[in-house]
Amino acid sequence: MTHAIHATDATDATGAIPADDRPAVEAVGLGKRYRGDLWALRDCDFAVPAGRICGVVGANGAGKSTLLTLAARLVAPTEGELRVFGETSSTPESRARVAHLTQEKSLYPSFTVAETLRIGRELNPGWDEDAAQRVIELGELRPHARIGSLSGGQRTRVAIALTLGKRADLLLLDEPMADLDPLARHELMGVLMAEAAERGTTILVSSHILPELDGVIDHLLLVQAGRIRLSGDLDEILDGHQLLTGVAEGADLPDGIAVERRVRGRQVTALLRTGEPVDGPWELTRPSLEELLLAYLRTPLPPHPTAPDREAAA
Ligand SMILES: Nc1ncnc2c1ncn2[C@@H]1O[C@H](COP(=O)(O)OP(=O)(O)OP(=O)(O)O)[C@@H](O)[C@H]1O
Repeated sequence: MTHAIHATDATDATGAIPADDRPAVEAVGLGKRYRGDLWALRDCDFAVPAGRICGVVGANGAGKSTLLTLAARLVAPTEGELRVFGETSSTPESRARVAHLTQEKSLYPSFTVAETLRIGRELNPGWDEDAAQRVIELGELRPHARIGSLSGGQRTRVAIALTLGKRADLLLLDEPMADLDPLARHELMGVLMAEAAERGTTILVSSHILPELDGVIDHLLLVQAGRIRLSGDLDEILDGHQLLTGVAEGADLPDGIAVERRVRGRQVTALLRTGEPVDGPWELTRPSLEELLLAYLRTPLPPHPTAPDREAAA
């Protein structure tokens, strides 16, 4: 039941995509296999337009970190391409346009906060001290505190300050908010949204905290079992679904368009993959982002075939 909604790209009169309108990130037949037979990603096609805040959502092991790592050029695709601002490989110039915040948030424990920012300043020609300092000051971190003495959430804040200070055009944020308290998450989500709005920065942010993405992201990639199950403009995806509720008995549910259906007593709830009117005694509403994602996450795709099975089947 693979279903993908793809973003459309702007083209000029000749059909060519002008350089400035190229997607920030575009996957074409993308696949990544680690050692052995495990395909972490396979057959992925999607485009994220520049300037979007794109939520990368999926269960543990779905392939989200792999996707961000490929975009950061830390690993190479096994098959297909992942274009970043139209480039298929990395150069010093293209690397300067991308900042990657990993789940490990690698920082030197013996350095102080101030020393860590100084390294950021020295390594990045376009360094924005104000942006980095703002994040540090909002968390009331002492400049002379050693990284090793900070809490997990405070270290995350330093890593986010480094990421924003780089003034990159593409931010790849892997679970950036996981160990932050609710106030800090809210504040830092606001900082990221302002960054995207003011500078047109493209942000790919993976998260398991679905309510927090609501109102923040305007583009979605749902990764399931190494495949892209949903991709595109968030409003278009939500408009293309309806949440159905009603009494289970005496009426047939529409066939073939239910992503998921759940019956509790006499009450039925289903997520439908259509924005069109549906006949029957049902109440139909637009799903929230969380309702949409939970329904998809509860109906996982089967694991991706391993390479030998797939080749045998071909
Ligand atoms: N360096 C690696 N070597 C071998 N296998 C790997 C490596 N990194 C990831 N994998 C495997 O690839 C698959 C996808 O992993 P990935 O980390 O991309 O998932 P994820 O969606 O980010 O998961 P999580 O939400 O738990 O962080 C998993 O089965 C994982 O075990």
